[in-house]
Amino acid sequence: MVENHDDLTTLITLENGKPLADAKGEVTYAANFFEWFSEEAPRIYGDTIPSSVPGNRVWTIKEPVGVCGLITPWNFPAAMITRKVGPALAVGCTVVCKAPGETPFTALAIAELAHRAGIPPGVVNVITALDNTPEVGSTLTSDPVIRKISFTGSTAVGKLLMKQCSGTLKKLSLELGGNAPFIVFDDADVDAAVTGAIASKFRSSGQTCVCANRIYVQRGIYDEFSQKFAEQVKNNFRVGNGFEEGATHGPLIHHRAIEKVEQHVRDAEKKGAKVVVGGHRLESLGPNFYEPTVITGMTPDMAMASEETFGPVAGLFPFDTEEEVVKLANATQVGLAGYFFSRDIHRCVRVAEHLEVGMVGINTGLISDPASPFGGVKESGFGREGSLYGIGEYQVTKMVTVGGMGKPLQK
Ligand SMILES: NC(=O)c1ccc[n+]([C@@H]2O[C@H](COP(=O)([O-])OP(=O)(O)OC[C@H]3O[C@@H](n4cnc5c(N)ncnc54)[C@H](O)[C@@H]3O)[C@@H](O)[C@H]2O)c1
Ligand SMILES: O=CCCC(=O)O
Repeated sequence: MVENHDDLTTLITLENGKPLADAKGEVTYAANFFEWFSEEAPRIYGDTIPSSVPGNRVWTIKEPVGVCGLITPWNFPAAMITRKVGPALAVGCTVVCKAPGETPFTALAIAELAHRAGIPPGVVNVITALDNTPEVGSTLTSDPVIRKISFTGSTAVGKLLMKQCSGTLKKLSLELGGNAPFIVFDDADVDAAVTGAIASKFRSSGQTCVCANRIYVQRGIYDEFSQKFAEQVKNNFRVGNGFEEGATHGPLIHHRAIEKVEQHVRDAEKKGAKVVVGGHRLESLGPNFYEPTVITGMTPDMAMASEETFGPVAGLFPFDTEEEVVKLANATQVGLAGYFFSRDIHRCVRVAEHLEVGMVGINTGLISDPASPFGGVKESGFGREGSLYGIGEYQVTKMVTVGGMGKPLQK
């Protein structure tokens, strides 16, 4: 992947639309999962366990779970795949990847590079599907040869796959949708919070599962934060073809994505919020381009408060107290990432402990790293990817007991 960095970058921009600089960053991020898990592989240990039965000796072996079905989304056409293939290969599994219908070519390129790198035929397999996706999903989840499904995508599809897996009781990892709260307390460094919120909200045009979805700003700094945030979005972004020099943001993935964004913006406006930047399609660029948008005066009854927008729209909600905002942040069925900015160490510890999410970013809007455990709680799913924990998702623990070993030698 490193040797073919430029080609993979081009493919990602071609089929996903993200600007070249982002695609380049994704290839590095994706390749790093292979590096990380190749380094974890020699550290796969079992345990020796003191038995409660005299004369027995007990140990465990970590074995590969078996053939893995891996289903991934289009928003990171390379990284979502390598985050699963890396640990699966590291422990000794073979994989069948169901490539995203929208971005199949990056997946095929990674499979080709796997073969060129010497991975034997049949170990890394890719299926492409578009119209017949449910049939492919149903085969992967019901075939008894497949022992594990790892899925990244929407909560609705995750629930369906879990149901389908029950017939053959497969091991499961589900990395599902988020609705990340991003909280700015009035003791925060406002400029740093603006930078962090922009990085989190507008990464990949808002199309990541860990993007800030609800930005809560404490009333004392609400006007200052809103004004600085809006200014940066208005002046620093250039939407365009991902191959164009200077383009900071590309199109959304398809018409359903842009319709959802529009629906959230119109709903907020209708309920009294104010669009201060953007708020419209950029039809002159193509059917799927939308202006980076900032909305102030958001309230909890608006759709964006409870649904993942997955697009370039930042809704700013005012709040008064820490207790109130933690309650608002947790008032959702999902719990993937949560962020906050504060300079009070006591508050940092307290709020991190109270947010019902799998990942917390304090004074940063970017938390993704192959070394850190990635995953959610509640209806954002279960299992962890990356880090030392990611490898266990592809293993089963076998216990071995040896009887009749006698007593220890008398001293
Ligand atoms: N938690 C995470 O790590 C993470 C990462 C990226 C995206 N996501 C979530 O993914 C969603 C966006 O992606 P999407 O809209 O493409 O999700 P999606 O669930 O529609 O699709 C994800 C993948 O599942 C496949 N799929 C869809 N229906 C299927 C079926 N019946 N059987 C088998 N496979 C099926 C798709 O073809 C695609 O490959 C968002 O909710 C986002 O938050 C989560
Ligand atoms: O969209 C979800 C995954 C993005 C990431 O790894 O940061």
